[in-house]
Amino acid sequence: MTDSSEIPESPDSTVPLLAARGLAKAHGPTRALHGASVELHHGEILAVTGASGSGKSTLLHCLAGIVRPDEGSVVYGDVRLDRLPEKRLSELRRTDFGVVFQFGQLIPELTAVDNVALPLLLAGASRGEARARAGEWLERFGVLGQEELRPGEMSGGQAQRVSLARALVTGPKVVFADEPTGALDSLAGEQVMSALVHTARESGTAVLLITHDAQVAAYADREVQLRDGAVVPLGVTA
Ligand SMILES: Nc1ncnc2c1ncn2[C@@H]1O[C@H](COP(=O)(O)OP(=O)(O)OP(=O)(O)O)[C@@H](O)[C@H]1O
Repeated sequence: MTDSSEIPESPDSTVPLLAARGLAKAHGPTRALHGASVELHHGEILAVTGASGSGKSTLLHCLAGIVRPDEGSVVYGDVRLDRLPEKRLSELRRTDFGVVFQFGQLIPELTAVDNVALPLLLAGASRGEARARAGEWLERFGVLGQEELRPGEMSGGQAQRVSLARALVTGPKVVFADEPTGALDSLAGEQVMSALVHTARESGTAVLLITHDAQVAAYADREVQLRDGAVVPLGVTA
């Protein structure tokens, strides 16, 4: 497989990996983001917290190039994501970004190993190579002996660890995780977070983590808080 990433392996640590400046985004009459700015650095684990409806998911979608902001910029390395043509944007999302949502969004008809192999197949790997690497990643996430189960046959925590393996298997520079433990009990949530943080640190992957759980946010290097669509300094309550 070729790595078409435009981001250097030995980054200048003073330049953010991903930076959003002055983002605004409305969904019809609702202003989801209103002047939101945030930076994610190479290898950093950043928690984005805030009340329900404060704009966390919309911010993640803009940063991940899933949604284009109405105003402001999203810069990845030196690439303006918000201006990138759709074809290049989807290529870049495939090579450089991984995503995990609250409900893992695994393909229900595929086994765990085939779910994890899928991004590798899309990137041009052979079926044998993709399944072998998927198996290794499932092992790293402690999903042993369950490779041939379908998502409906697993616990929520196991399915979420399969989702993490799928998000990380291609070696992304950034993983976007939107409430990855939101549907799990606290023990399964801790297992998912330890697996994510351990693997991200090992591979130098940056993580943008959305959560409203303080225990989950505590896994991050840094936390920013959203209020009414903008980032507010932590500790400001008025
Ligand atoms: N597709 C959409 N259509 C209409 N309104 C939307 C859409 N997506 C988000 N919104 C609205 O935009 C605002 C911000 O939503 P967003 O999901 O970004 O917030 P959030 O902080 O992630 O919320 P939660 O913690 O509840 O998931 C909310 O008022 C929400 O109802």
